[in-house]
Amino acid sequence: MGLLQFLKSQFLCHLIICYVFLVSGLLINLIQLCTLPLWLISKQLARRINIRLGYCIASQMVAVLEWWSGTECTLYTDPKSYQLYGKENAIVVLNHAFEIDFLCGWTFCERFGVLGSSKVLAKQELSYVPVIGWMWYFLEIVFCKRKWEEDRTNVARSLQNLRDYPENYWFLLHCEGTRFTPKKHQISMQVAESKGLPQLKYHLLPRTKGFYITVQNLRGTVAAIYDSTLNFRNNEAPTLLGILNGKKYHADLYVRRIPLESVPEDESECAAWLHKLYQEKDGFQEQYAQTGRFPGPITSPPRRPWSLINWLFWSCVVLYPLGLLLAQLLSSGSVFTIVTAVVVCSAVSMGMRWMIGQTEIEKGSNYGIKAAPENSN
Ligand SMILES: CC/C=C\C/C=C\C/C=C\C/C=C\C/C=C\C/C=C/CCC(=O)SCCNC(=O)CCNC(=O)[C@H](O)C(C)(C)COP(=O)(O)OP(=O)(O)OC[C@H]1O[C@@H](n2cnc3c(N)ncnc32)[C@H](O)[C@@H]1OP(=O)(O)O
Ligand SMILES: CCCCCCCCCCCCCCCCCC(=O)OC[C@@H](O)COP(=O)(O)O
Repeated sequence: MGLLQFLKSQFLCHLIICYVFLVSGLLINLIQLCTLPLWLISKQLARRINIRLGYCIASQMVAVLEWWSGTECTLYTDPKSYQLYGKENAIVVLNHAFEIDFLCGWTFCERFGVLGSSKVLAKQELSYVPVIGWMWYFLEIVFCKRKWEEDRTNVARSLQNLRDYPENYWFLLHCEGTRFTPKKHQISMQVAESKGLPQLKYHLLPRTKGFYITVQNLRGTVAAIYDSTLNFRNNEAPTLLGILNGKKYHADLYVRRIPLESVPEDESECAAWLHKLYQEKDGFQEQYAQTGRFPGPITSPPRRPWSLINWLFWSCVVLYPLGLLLAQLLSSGSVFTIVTAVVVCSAVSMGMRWMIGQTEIEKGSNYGIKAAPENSN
């Protein structure tokens, strides 16, 4: 093990990375809060400022993936579509089987210049997570309770708000609605059977209502669907803790650009279209399992230095006062202050561990485990 790899595995380094993320993130959340009055005066300016503030937070996690762990991300896509990425609004449909799939998504957003403005249909519980969840309020992320009776109006309203968004964005939809587990897969395939739909091997049965409502409300402002299928080399199941420990993974993402006009406007036709899309995605995963690659040419965008520069900037901002404080503490020699500092450090690391836990599949929700309804076809 080299010195660098040894350093990457050290708890102290993880503590520093987490400290920078947490303290700078809370500081940025506070600045976001201060932009509230601006929304009344100039909504578009407030949005543009929040896009940049959001970038300052999200790109720290991207920096850890790209520069600390050195994870590589390869893009399979046709060169004609590649020219349009980042230059138009798009709905991204992505499989949901990995703990860091959101982070790989963010990496591609960063490389195509839409990281600050990227959007997602996220479960409500994530809005309570400090830093990321709080940042999302100001970025107009669409939250759902995964209860259609409540979501149908709230989600539609939030989507309508995005129609005059001032910068290009990608709107991420995990149509499976929850992360893949063998149990959830088994139950969702019972639902598929009861609906007369073909079995999927690598995906849960997609939920069609969120997709339909998104397409319906963003039609005219979004140019295309980016059908995205993600997998990792060597059958790896990457984790955020692995990334923090400096473990290098290799992600492969296959993206097909589908013009939005080709998605049917009628609800049941749209649902059938989505089911067919997932059957195709399943085929791509099967090809990946057999051959270790997706179809089509590879045109990988290089990582950019901005995420690293942003991380270095915020490190200077928050580590300098910490250094001064620690020096003062040690020179004071007061047992009480030193014990208080240790307690605060422990609380911070426990808080960070809880946040990381939000990404762990084994701590995931029970959504999708309920038995299939009798009359579901
Ligand atoms: C060039 C590069 C390209 C791409 C780069 C990639 C990505 C980058 C892009 C953007 C990045 C942006 C941000 C990333 C950052 C962070 C990401 C964070 C992730 C958060 C993600 C989540 O939180 S996922 C969970 C929330 N989201 C969703 O659930 C969306 C999908 N769900 C829906 O659409 C649902 O319909 C709903 C939520 C709107 C409503 O759900 P509800 O359950 O109330 O109702 P449904 O109608 O869906 O359910 C009933 C129907 O489902 C059938 N059923 C019942 N049981 C099951 C079962 N177990 N499995 C499947 N189906 C089931 C039932 O029969 C009903 O069927 P109907 O026919 O009547 O519809
Ligand atoms: C700079 C780097 C610092 C490293 C440490 C930072 C830790 C911060 C962690 C913040 C985590 C924020 C949450 C990100 C989004 C997680 C996305 C996700 O995957 O959600 C799951 C849902 O889709 C479905 O939930 P389930 O029904 O499967 O349950």
